[in-house]
Amino acid sequence: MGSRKRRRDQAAETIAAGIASGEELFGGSLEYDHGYRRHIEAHLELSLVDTFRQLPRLVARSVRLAARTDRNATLVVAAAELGQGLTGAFSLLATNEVLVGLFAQGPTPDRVRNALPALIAVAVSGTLTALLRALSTIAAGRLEPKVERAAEVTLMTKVARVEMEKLEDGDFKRLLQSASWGTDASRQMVGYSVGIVNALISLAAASVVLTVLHPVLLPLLFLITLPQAWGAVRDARRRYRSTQAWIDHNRQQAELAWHLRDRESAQEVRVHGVGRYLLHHYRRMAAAGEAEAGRLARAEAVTDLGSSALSGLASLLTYLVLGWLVLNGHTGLAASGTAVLAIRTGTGGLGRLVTQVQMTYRQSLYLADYERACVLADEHAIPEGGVPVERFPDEIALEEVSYTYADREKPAVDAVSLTIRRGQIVALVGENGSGKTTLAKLIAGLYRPQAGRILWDGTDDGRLDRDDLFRHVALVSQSFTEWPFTAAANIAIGRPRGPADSPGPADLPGPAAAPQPALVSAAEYAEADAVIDELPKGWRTLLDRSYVGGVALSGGQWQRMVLARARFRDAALVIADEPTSALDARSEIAAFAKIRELADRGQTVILITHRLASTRLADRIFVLDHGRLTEQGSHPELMASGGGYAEMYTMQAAQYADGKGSKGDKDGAARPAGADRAANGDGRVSR
Ligand SMILES: Nc1ncnc2c1ncn2[C@@H]1O[C@H](COP(=O)(O)OP(=O)(O)OP(=O)(O)O)[C@@H](O)[C@H]1O
Repeated sequence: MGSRKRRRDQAAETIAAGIASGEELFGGSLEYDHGYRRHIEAHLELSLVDTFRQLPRLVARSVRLAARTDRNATLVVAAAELGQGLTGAFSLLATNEVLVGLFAQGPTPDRVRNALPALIAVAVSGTLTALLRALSTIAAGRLEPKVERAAEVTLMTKVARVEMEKLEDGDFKRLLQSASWGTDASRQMVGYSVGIVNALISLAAASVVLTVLHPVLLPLLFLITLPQAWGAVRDARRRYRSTQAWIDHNRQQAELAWHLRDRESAQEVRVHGVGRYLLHHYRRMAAAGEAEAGRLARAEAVTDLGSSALSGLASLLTYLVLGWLVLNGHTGLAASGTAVLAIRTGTGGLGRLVTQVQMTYRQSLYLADYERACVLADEHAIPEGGVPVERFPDEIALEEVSYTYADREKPAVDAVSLTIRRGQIVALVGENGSGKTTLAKLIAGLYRPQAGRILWDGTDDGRLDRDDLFRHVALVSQSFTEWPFTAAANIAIGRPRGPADSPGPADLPGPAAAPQPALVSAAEYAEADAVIDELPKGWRTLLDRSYVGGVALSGGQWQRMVLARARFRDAALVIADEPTSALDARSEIAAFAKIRELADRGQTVILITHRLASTRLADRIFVLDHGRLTEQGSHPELMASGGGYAEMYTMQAAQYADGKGSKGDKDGAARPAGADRAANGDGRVSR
């Protein structure tokens, strides 16, 4: 007794120490803000009675889903499962005949001969059951991935067309995450439902046989099974609760393990001695997890003992009743043997049923989220069709355009009116958070104005065919995508081609093969060719270090790739949002010269930058402050007016001229290259 208490205290101490480690490092739990958490408690709420109440609804939902995807395969599964129930029941009844024959009066050879036809029937039904099971496995195996793929493709197709505004809505984001579990749930539900139907049918077969043998045996079947089902539900709940309670702890532990191995933290792990410190906490946390696993195992053992004892008592009672029935001539010896077999079949079926229904219920909640996400995605889809945009407009005019993000009170863009003419370089400047990126996204058609209008040659862009509108836009965004593809694909994706004209292997540039001229010239334009030349497999190098043979590019090298991507897109409107923030001084100057070139070719450029020296090349500069347009004009006009722009510009120029500029300053408040030109006042670069 004393040693048990000591063990318990020790475990409690270990657990407390592990949790304290988590508190010290992470300040508490480490909970993902993720949609899957929506239903983690769901199956805990489901009692044994609720479980059976949910049954018809759940099975019906899966059947509908499966039938929609592959009607034939669904029919085959249903028929095969039903067939197995029938052959199972038939097999039990034939077994009864075998036993009757064997237990009959007369010489043994005669009794065996009499039992032979029934024995053959048992063998035939056994074979049939096996064949039907194989058939069901094949059809369900075909059905499940199909159902999942259909659900996945439907969701992805819809989500790819959802308006950005909706996509950024926190609730929708969580719903989507949960919905993505729903696609997997759709497959699992089919599997579970097959299991449920199978369990139900074998239970029904056993019940029918028992009722035929003697009606009193039927309730006894349930008496044996219920404690087992209760034990299974209790164990599953306890394990689930423990998993949920420890999930954050395990995540903290995984974080530590990750940082101990990670390249990014390797320097501090070594030089600052962080490795020893983290390992100490890792050990404490791991020990706490092990103590919990031990507690769980002990609790499960107790439950199993209890449910087995109850079930054993019920079995004893059943066999006593069977014996009494035989002794009093209510049933034959053979029938009681069959009853034993039927009870074994039935108890297995009921046990399986309880766990399968619980799992199906939880999956069905994710499936409901999936269905809801599909409906919402449709409701907020970018409309198809509209006025075609055959040519880029001569003028884009914004009239009192406003936009407020869902979780913000103040507008990011506040009643902005401005005009952009074809072929102009337009610079958007302003402090961090002044609304430049949001305004550019509004012009690109990614957001819809909540007030005001954007007119493309007089037509409200809400009436335009949005796909057409997008076709005229190329983005060099701050948050560009580093596609985990080859260098060639990373540029070519600027103008993705449809399945009909997608590049074959011959089109794709290899290290030896000559790449598509358009790709090469886009790379040359952005000076990405020098980056690609140095890659181990040239154009075919995978740009993702997480994979074998993959390579990591620096921030500046990526920016060149992205510039090349936009050039390859060859769109009439180029939106360049901080396109040079990671470039070195020389490349930055070259990049701005290239942007100027774009305008010379007739392309319209919207340039967002903090480097005011580069805005001097803009035809028109728009200054934003807290979402409002505060100044506009050319560089000389704005300098002459002596407003906020002139002040910012002079500050940057002076900082560099004084030699106080921090070289490589990430925020770009004062950039050597741009400021050089500013300070010299003649565009020359002093280095
Ligand atoms: N997706 C978003 N959800 C909510 N608020 C946002 C979102 N994007 C931007 N904001 C907010 O809107 C305001 C304008 O942001 P925006 O990115 O347009 O400014 P910016 O001038 O481009 O800033 P920076 O110079 O830092 O890139 C800021 O207050 C920002 O915090």
